[in-house]
Amino acid sequence: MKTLTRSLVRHAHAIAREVGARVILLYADVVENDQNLADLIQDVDFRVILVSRRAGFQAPPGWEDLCAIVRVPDITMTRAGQVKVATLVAAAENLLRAGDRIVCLTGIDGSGTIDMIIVLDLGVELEMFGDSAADPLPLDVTPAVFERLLTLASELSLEGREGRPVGTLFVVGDSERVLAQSRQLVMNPFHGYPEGERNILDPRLEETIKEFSAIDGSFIVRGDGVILSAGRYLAPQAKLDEPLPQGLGTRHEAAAAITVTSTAIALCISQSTGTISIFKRGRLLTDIVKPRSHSSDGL
Ligand SMILES: Nc1ncnc2c1ncn2[C@@H]1O[C@H](COP(=O)(O)OP(=O)(O)OP(=O)(O)O)[C@@H](O)[C@H]1O
Repeated sequence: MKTLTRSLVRHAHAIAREVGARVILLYADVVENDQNLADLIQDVDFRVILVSRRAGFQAPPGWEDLCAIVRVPDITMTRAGQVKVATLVAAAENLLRAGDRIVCLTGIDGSGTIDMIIVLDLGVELEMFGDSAADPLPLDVTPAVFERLLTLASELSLEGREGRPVGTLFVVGDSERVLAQSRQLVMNPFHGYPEGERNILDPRLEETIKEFSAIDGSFIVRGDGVILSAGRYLAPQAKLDEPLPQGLGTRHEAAAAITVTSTAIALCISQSTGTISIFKRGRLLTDIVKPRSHSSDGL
């Protein structure tokens, strides 16, 4: 195994102990094989969250007790994006909570080299953890639904539709209140279908959702994943306490505002930049910047 990787891992352990970290987040896909991964976990000798894009990924045999697994969308992201998404998913699954300090080890997929250590204080870097009394997700939204939306949003941001960038909005949770503050821009394409046929957790629906992302307006998703509507115009009666960062227009404004007057979470994909912005309680929790090209893996 590469010297740099070994050295960073050893130091990560020391740093984690010194700064009182609760867990080390390790990007497993960077490491080439199970044996190398097992060696690394042995070196880390700490509670580990293994992060992987691979379906069915498991901890190396013998290390299952020390490791939790977090699956992240199988798409190229910047390193910062990788860390943000992994942290969000881990929080949604209650593996992390407000106030936690975590040490993240990451690098370029398949390179065999871990080349970056990041220490994160949840609550300082990620607004999601800003209010320690609150759950990261609305109570009616299941972690699986949130993860699926993150994956769909990430794929739409990276791939667009037929070569063209796509912008859209997903609002999940507290759906009755969200519906009451919105109206159809076009006929609801999901109207009349049985609930079992319009759940975002069903992989067969992926193409349909991507197709309808071209429709103006937003998707309204119930916390259990059932899509209630697409093509919905949000008209929340709320003002934001803080102005949004510059450059964010009416789509982002509506996304943020609907989370003031409901407990929903909004995921907004910008057509102009591809950035995914996630809003809760009227605030930008985090944004995930689109990598510059499919092959790049910038910071
Ligand atoms: N209140 C709203 N509810 C649902 N969709 C909206 C709302 N306001 C705007 N949109 C959608 O957002 C699209 C883009 O609007 P605008 O450029 O002002 O937003 P933006 O926040 O700058 O987003 P982008 O970064 O994607 O351009 C509109 O064409 C419309 O489809």
